[in-house]
Amino acid sequence: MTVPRRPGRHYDYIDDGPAIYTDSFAVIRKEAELGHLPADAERLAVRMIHGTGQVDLAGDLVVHPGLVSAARSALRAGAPILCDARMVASGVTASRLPCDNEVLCFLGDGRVPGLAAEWGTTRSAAAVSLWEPFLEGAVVAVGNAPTALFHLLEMLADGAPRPAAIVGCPVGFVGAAESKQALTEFGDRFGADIPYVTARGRRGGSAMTCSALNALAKEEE
Ligand SMILES: C/C1=C2N=C(/C=C3N=C(/C(C)=C4\N[C@@](C)([C@@H]5N=C1[C@](C)(CCC(=O)O)[C@H]5CC(=O)O)[C@@](C)(CC(=O)O)[C@@H]4CCC(=O)O)[C@@](C)(CC(=O)O)[C@@H]\3CCC(=O)O)C(C)(C)[C@@H]/2CCC(=O)O
Repeated sequence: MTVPRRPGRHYDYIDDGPAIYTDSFAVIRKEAELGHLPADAERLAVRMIHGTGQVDLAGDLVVHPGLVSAARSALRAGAPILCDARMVASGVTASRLPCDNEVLCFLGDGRVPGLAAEWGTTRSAAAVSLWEPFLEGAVVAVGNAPTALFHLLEMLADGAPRPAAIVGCPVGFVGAAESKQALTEFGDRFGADIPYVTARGRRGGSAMTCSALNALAKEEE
């Protein structure tokens, strides 16, 4: 087996992992305007900005006042995390989870292609249907597919068990902004007050969603 070769130092950069995080969080706190968010959501917002590199994301964040406490209590009680994409599930840092919580994604389940074809929808949306037995009290995370968030809201409107908290940050140009708007209006429209965090507009994505989950999983940075 070849021995890895450590290259010469030709550039001046920080390569101490914890120091990189500390410095980044300090920059974000200096530059971001977070005053409109619930006080207990400050670390959540900092981490979401950190995961995307976009300080102005702060202005698009919408955090339900009960989100942080609801998600943390659920995770401490052992709730599973249900993810729309494997990228989201893979980004959850296991060592931050308080109860060795299950992190589940059903996109690869054998039933999904058939359901999607039968219903004429995306695989992402069909996979969300398989969440139903796990939904009660779960923390759910949609970080990629707008259709997954719409499908979840439709299931909840039809009386599916309620999750403890929703991280709803799908990304893109078709349906992303609309699905997140629907999330913010769900409580008023269907009389169900489910805590959520979202980012208005097109921005979202797996990385942003993992950052949110990792912030909710552990209080300390
Ligand atoms: C329309 C879709 C969009 N995908 C986006 C961005 C990214 N998707 C990646 C990957 C690898 C995956 N996307 C799928 C979820 C796939 N993407 C879709 C769908 C066609 C429909 C979703 C929807 O509109 O709601 C969806 C397939 C489906 O039938 O559900 C994925 C399952 C496709 C596949 O590989 O089979 C796959 C997820 C894999 C996983 O489990 O993790 C990207 C990495 C693509 C890339 O850049 O190469 C990227 C990741 C973005 C992220 O941060 O998560 C959009 C932008 C969300 C787009 C929907 C909106 C739009 O186009 O306007």
